[in-house]
Amino acid sequence: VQTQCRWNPTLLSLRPTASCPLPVDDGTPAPLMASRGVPWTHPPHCVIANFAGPTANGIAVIASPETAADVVAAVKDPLPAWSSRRHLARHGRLRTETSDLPYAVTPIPRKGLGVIATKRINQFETIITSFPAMVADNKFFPSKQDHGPVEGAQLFQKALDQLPDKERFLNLARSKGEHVHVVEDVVRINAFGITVDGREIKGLYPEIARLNHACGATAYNRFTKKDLDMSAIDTRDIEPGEEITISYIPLGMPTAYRTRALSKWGFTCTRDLCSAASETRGASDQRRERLLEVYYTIQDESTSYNTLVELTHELIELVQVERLLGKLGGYYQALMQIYYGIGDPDTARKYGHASLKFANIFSDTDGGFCTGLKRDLERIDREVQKRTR
Ligand SMILES: C[S@@+](CC[C@H](N)C(=O)[O-])C[C@H]1O[C@@H](n2cnc3c(N)ncnc32)[C@H](O)[C@@H]1O
Repeated sequence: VQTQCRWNPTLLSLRPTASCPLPVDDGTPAPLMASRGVPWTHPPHCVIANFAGPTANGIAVIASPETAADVVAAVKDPLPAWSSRRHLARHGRLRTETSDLPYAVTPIPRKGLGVIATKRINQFETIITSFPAMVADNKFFPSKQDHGPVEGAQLFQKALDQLPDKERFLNLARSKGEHVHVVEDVVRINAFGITVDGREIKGLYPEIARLNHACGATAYNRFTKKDLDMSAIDTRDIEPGEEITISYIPLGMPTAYRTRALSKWGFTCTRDLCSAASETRGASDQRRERLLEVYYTIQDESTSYNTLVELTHELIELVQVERLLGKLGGYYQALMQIYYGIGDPDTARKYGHASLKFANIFSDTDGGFCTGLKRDLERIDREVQKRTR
């Protein structure tokens, strides 16, 4: 659509500090600009997209002009990931041939559809990379009434109508009860919360949306802001025939919390941990409650050094026994900061590098967490080197 659009996407990259492009038409009186769709340089302009290209699935954005500008910054031309899916494939993050896929979408008893491995998948492999079909700002949901005179339902319907393949969207899972607007229902059941430039929005990733939940999930989902993609990363080796699952809720929580949090989707988890004998589940709950307690205690400034060392080891052991690999990067980073704070840069460095190893697998490598971690680690590395000279 580049030739048909009147806005200039290169303006976005010329302003790295602005979260959205500023109007170029400085002569336009402010009130008029506001009514014409600031921060865009021109009023909305309908174009006929060329759906034959590699981004044929399209993306519908339901957002304020500012959020839309942030999202467009991620999908603007020329963006290698969107304009050439081979780019991602080369980086091992996207398979282009259907025959390459190591999984199949298939009916799973009592769960609707789900994703089954058709080949062996190694630990830490990227299984699926998906781009959003729809991105929606929370405040425009039809069931929320705080979006002013514009009807959220109309916006959601319009967004759906503009997608080239509505069925791909409408075939996704729905809630069982009576529910609001159909588009809102599909988004609520299938979308992930994502953060783009500090804004909390929902992103719907049709391929990832076929993954069912398990409290002891086989995969972890990673959002990459730069390309707006979502990937499922394998946390352990998976054999052909095994179901690939992710966790819909924060990792590491005890049973009672998990049951409450999952009620939003209208099912109770019956997998692995949740179907285990009550003693096994009870022991796991105790470890998870202890994990939360230890995590808060080590961050308490009044904790003594000796207690800290003991608790640190206990924390890592608990995370490993509970197989919460997707959280290891965050825990190791907390330990790095704690040890640095108490004047032990050698230990801080050790945990910092352990954190980076997991962050490179499970986190957005250009995101705030990895960037901050690398910066802290460089400082600690320099300090350790200076001391050893
Ligand atoms: C994001 S969709 C997952 C894919 C869905 N099964 C499908 O057919 O497209 C979420 C819905 O799948 C079902 N689901 C996911 N995990 C489940 C589980 N562990 N047990 C039962 N149902 C599950 C629930 O109906 C849930 O609302």
